[in-house]
Amino acid sequence: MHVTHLSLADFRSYTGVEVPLDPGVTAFVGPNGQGKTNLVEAVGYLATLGSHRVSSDAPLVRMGAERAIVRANVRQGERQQLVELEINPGRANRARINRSSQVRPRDVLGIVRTVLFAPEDLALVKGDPGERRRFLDELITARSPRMAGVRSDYDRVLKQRNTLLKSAALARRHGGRTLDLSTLDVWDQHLARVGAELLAQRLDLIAALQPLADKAYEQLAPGGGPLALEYKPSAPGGGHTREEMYEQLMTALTGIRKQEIERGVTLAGPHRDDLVLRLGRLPAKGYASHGESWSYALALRLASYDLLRAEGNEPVLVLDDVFAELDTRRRERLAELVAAGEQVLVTAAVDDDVPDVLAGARYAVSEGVVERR
Ligand SMILES: Nc1ncnc2c1ncn2[C@@H]1O[C@H](COP(=O)(O)OP(=O)(O)OP(=O)(O)O)[C@@H](O)[C@H]1O
Repeated sequence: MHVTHLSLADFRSYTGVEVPLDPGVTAFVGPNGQGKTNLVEAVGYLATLGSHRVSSDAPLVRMGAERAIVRANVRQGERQQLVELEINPGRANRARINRSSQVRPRDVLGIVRTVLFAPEDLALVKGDPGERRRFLDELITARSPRMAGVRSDYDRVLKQRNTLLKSAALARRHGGRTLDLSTLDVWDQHLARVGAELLAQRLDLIAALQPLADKAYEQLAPGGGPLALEYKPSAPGGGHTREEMYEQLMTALTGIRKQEIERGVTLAGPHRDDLVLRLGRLPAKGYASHGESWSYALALRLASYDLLRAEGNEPVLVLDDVFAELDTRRRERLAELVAAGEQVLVTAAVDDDVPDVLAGARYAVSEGVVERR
């Protein structure tokens, strides 16, 4: 798929901007702070309902405005769709597909798909487990948009179960009403049921991603691997089927119930799991050099790109400010690997940062004006 037109209103620094886009490579070039990343961040928002830079929506709305609108015309083969998201911080966001407002924001997922490389990706390797869980879950949703529903069900069940545990913890401390354990049993079952589905999808994704990530790392840093992706569940058990994973989660929840009631929080489930990234025999986090960590993060993104393409879900590839971070060899390799993508959006401070093999359309971005050269 590719985006044929991007339109922003009150998004980040833009009061209003219209950007027609072609398939192939488009580079947005301009000095720092002019609004290049803001453009590709908006495309990413349509794909994930989140920003790769901030965890809340408020900074996405232009200072002084109430809401932002991101709109894109999208072409998938012969099919054209118009998607629109209205970002209302503190209130519910709204969506429209082909001008119909009878849709929820999450119904938009799957229309625009992106794989986005950005300097923030280093956190995939060096950051907290939450970064890696988000990486997995966004990719799961790009592979199968119905997983957006499973993720939001899981978040809802977790929140309700935590509320129950918190009030139990408070009551315990202050000698109030004790918890009705049968209520907690019901929430355990909900959490384990939805959690098993999420876990199964994550494990399936990791199995598919592993050989692709290893291959990508070898292309970026020959002889530097091998690389291994190892899922570390908070509820161990090695289950293979959904039913086994459900039992595994139920057993863990039963085993830690006392602790959970003491602490007032859910201590096992996919929200507490991690993905351990190994380079050779060592975990990358804490051991890999800066350059190795960068190559690892790039390899994960390239593997995501290859996987979505192989499954017939060609995404828009976004390379936000990445070339300036790479040495010449890795810069050329990366450019060669992605040059044939259906649509590649690049941001760079100067023309020289865009490798020659990525020749294509160029836009100059300056003080919020986006002008084709
Ligand atoms: N909510 C907002 N309201 C108004 N302006 C904003 C908002 N969010 C960000 N900006 C402005 O947008 C600009 C940053 O834009 P952007 O991140 O796209 O820059 P860039 O061109 O990619 O720069 P760099 O090359 O440094 O990455 C900053 O000047 C910032 O002040």
